[in-house]
Amino acid sequence: MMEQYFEVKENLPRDTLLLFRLGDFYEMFYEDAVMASKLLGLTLTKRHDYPMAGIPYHAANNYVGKLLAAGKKVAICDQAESGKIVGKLVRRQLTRILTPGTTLDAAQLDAARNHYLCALAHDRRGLHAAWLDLTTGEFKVATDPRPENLLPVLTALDPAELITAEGALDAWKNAPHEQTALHALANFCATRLVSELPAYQFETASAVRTVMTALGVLNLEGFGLSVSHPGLGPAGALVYYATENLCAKPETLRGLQEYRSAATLLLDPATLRNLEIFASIRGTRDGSLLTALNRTATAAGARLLERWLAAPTLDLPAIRRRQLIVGELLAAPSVLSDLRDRLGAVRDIPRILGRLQNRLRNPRELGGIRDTLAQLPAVHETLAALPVSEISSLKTQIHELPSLRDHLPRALGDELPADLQDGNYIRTGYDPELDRLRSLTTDNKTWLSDLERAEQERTGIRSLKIRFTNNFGYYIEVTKANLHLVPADYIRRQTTVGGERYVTEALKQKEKEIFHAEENALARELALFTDLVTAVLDESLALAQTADTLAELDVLAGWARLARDWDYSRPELDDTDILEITEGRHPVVEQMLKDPSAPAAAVTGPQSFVPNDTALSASEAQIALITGPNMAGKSTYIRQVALITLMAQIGCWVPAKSCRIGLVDRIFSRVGASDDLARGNSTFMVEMNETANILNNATDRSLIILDEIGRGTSTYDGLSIAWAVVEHLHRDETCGPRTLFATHYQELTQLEKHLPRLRNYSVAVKEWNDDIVFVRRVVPGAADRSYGIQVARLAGLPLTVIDRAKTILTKLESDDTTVELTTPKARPRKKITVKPDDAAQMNFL
Ligand SMILES: Nc1ncnc2c1ncn2[C@@H]1O[C@H](COP(=O)(O)OP(=O)(O)OP(=O)(O)O)[C@@H](O)[C@H]1O
Repeated sequence: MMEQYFEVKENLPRDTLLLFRLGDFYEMFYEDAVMASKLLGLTLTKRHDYPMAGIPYHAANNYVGKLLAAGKKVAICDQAESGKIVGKLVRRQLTRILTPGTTLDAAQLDAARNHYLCALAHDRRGLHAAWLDLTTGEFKVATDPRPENLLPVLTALDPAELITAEGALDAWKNAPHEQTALHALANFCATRLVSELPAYQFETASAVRTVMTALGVLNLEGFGLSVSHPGLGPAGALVYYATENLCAKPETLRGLQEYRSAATLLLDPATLRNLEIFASIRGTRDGSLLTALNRTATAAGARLLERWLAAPTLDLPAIRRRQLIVGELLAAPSVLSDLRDRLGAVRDIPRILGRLQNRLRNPRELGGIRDTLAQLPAVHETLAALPVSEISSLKTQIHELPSLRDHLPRALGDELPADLQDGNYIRTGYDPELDRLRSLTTDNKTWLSDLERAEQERTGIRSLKIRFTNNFGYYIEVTKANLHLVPADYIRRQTTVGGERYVTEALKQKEKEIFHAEENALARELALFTDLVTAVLDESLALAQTADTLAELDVLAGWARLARDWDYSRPELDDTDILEITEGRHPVVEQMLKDPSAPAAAVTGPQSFVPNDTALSASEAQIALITGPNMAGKSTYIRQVALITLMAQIGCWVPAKSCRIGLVDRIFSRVGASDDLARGNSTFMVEMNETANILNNATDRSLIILDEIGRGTSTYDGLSIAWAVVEHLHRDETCGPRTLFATHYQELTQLEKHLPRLRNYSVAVKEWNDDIVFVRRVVPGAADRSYGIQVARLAGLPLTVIDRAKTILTKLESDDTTVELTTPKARPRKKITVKPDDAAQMNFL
C-alpha cells in the first residue's frame, strides 16, 4: 500500500498534500500529516515510526476547504474498486488535485462570488492574461500594451489563484525601479497564491492547440479571435493546469471571449478600494457598493452583478436596455414580486452543470435542475403579463425544456441524498427492474424476520435475535443463559461478553443473496442516474443560456426593487461631456443612515440623507473645488458623484431626482490616507503614486475625485502640489477630465480667478454661538473658514487644548505671528516666531 502511496506522491507537484483513501478515512503521511495536523487540529499518530493523520471520508469536504483557504493544494487519491474483497490490495488512483482556483465543490466556494483562475504573461508587447471560472465555464483572454489598463479588471475579478511562467514573478519584482507597471503587476501577485508552470506551457502555438481541443473546435474564428492573440498563451497554460488538476479535460468550457479594456469603464485598484466597491475599508462586504446594490435572489444573479461591477460596459445600447427593463419591472409591481418569488426557488444551475460536467455528481445536483425547471412555466407566465417590451428578448432565452422537466420529477424521489452510495434517490415506479431488485431486498428482510421467529420456536430461546454488523454480516445471537439450547446445526462465529454469535448454512446463503440484491439495486440505480445526467448534459447549452438569462433577470428585478424602495430614478446616458445630477444621494451612506441597527442611528435615530446637486462638464465647469469644514460632508459628496456615475453605467437606476451623464471611460479616485508599510511605502508615497497614476492616465472622458491631495506632507509642500495638480488637470485649452476636488487649502479657491473651467463650491454649515451645525448642503462659492477647532471640540479634545488652539489661531490669522509659550512659570518666558519658511510662495498665494 505504501508503494502505491509513494508512486502517486512522487508525481505530484511540490507543495501538494496527498489525501490517501483507506477505507472510511483519508490518511496523510510524513510531512503532509505533520502540516495537516497543525492546520486542521488533527491528532498526529505514528505507524511504523512515521507520522500519520486521518480525516473521515464523510467530513473530507470541510477539511479540504480549510486546507484550500490556507493556500494549500490537496491531491485526492481514491479507491478505484470496492474494498470488500478481503486480503487483496485495493487499486487506488489520483482522482483530482484541488487548488484554491480549481475546486468545484459547493462547500469550498462562496455561492455569491465568481471564482477565477487567472494566468498572466508579460513581454515587450504588453500584459497578456486569461481567466477562467471552472465552476461556470466563463473563459476570457485579454491583452494590452499597457499593464495598467488590464490590472484594474484583474483586481476587480480578484482571482483565487494565479499562474505564471517559472521565474516571471521574480523578474517583475526585480524590474528596474522606473518600470512601475511591472511593480504594480508584482504587487498584484504578491497577495495571491501563485502557481508556476514551465514557460513552454505559455507558448502560443501549442497553447492554441490546447485551447482548441478543450473547446472542441477546429479554429477560433467563431470566437472572433486570431490564433496569434497573445492572450492565448496564458489561456493554454490555464487549460493545461486545469486538466492536470481535474485529472481530465475540463468539460465546463463553453467558449472563449476577448475582454477589451477599451470597451470597459476602468476602475483602477486604488479606486476600487477607496470607493469601497466590493468591500468596505474595513474589509467587510457590508458597507460596500456591491452589497448596497445587491437585491438578487439567486447566487448566479449575485455573481453576475459582481461581474458587471468589475467590468462595466461602455456599450450605450446595452446599458439602456438594462435601464429600460428595470423600468418595465418597476412599473408592474405585482409582476416584479411574482418574478422575485419564482427566482427565489431557482437553484445554481451554472455551478451544478459545472460539477456534473466535471464528474462531481450526486442526486441533489439533479434535484436542483428539476426544481429550477419546475419554475420556468410560471416565470414565462409572469413575464407574459408585461406589455411587449425590452424584456421580450430575454423571454426567448428561457428554455422550458418540457421533456426534461417532466422526466426528472418522474425519475427522482422527493428527498435526495447528497451521496450516490446512499441509494434510494430514484422514485419507485420509475423503473420496473429497479423495483424488482428492491423488492428482493424487502423480501429478504421479511425472510430474516420470519427466520428469527421460526428459530425462536424451534430452539425455545425467546431472546434469540438475528442481527447484523459490518464486520460479521448477519448472525444469530444467543445469550449465555440459553447456550445449552443451541441446536447442533448452528456454527459458532464469535464469543461476546453476553453470549455467542452463530450462523447457519441457510443464513449464510441468504446473506449472499441480500448483499447481491442490494448491490444490484444500487448498480441499477446508478445506471439510471447516469442516464439522467446524460439527459441533462445533452441540454447543457439550453440550460446554461436559461441560467444566464435568469441571472440577468434576477439582477434587474433586484434593481427594480431597489429603485422602488429607495426612490431611484433612471439616469440619462449619452455621448456628451456632461455630468449633471439633481438631488443626488450617496447610495451606501443613505442606506446606513436609515438602518436602525447602524451605529449612527444608535445616537440620533434613523436620519435622512441630504441630497445635493452636481453640474460638471469637460468643456465648461470641468473642476469643482469643494471647501468646507471638517465633517461637513465633502468626502461623502464627491464619492457619491463617482458612485452614481458607476451605477448609471452598469445600467442601474440611481439615487437622484434626475441625472444626465456623458459616458465616462475611467473613474479615478485619490481618497483618504492609507499606507503600504509592508511594501515600504509611506502614506505620502501611496498618495503620490495614486496621484501620478491619475495624472498620467486620465483622459477627457474620465471622472476624477480627489480628496485632500497633499495632506500627507508639510503644509506648503502639500499646498503647492495640490495647486500644481489642479493646474495640470486644467492645462488643456478647451476641456479636461471632469474633476471633483475636496480640499482644506482655502488658498486654492483663488484659482477660480485664473482657471476659467474651475468652480468653487463649499459645504455649508450654520454657526450657533461658538458651535457649528452641519446642514450638508453643497453651495456655490468658497468656504470662508474651516472650523477645525469647533470640530475638534465635538470630538472631545480637552477644553484647555481647544482654548489654547483658539489663541494660537487668532494670532496666526492676524499679522502678529508671534506666539507666546505658556510652559512652566519657573522658566523664563520665551517667544518663538512662527513665520513662513518660503516667503516667495506665500506672496504668490
Ligand atoms: N448629505 C449628507 N446627508 C446626511 N449626512 C451626511 C451627508 N454627507 C455627509 N454626511 C455625514 O457626515 C459625515 C462626515 O462626512 P464626510 O466624511 O464626507 O466629511 P468631510 O467634509 O469629508 O470631513 P473631513 O474634511 O474631516 O474629512 C459622514 O460620515 C456622514 O454620515
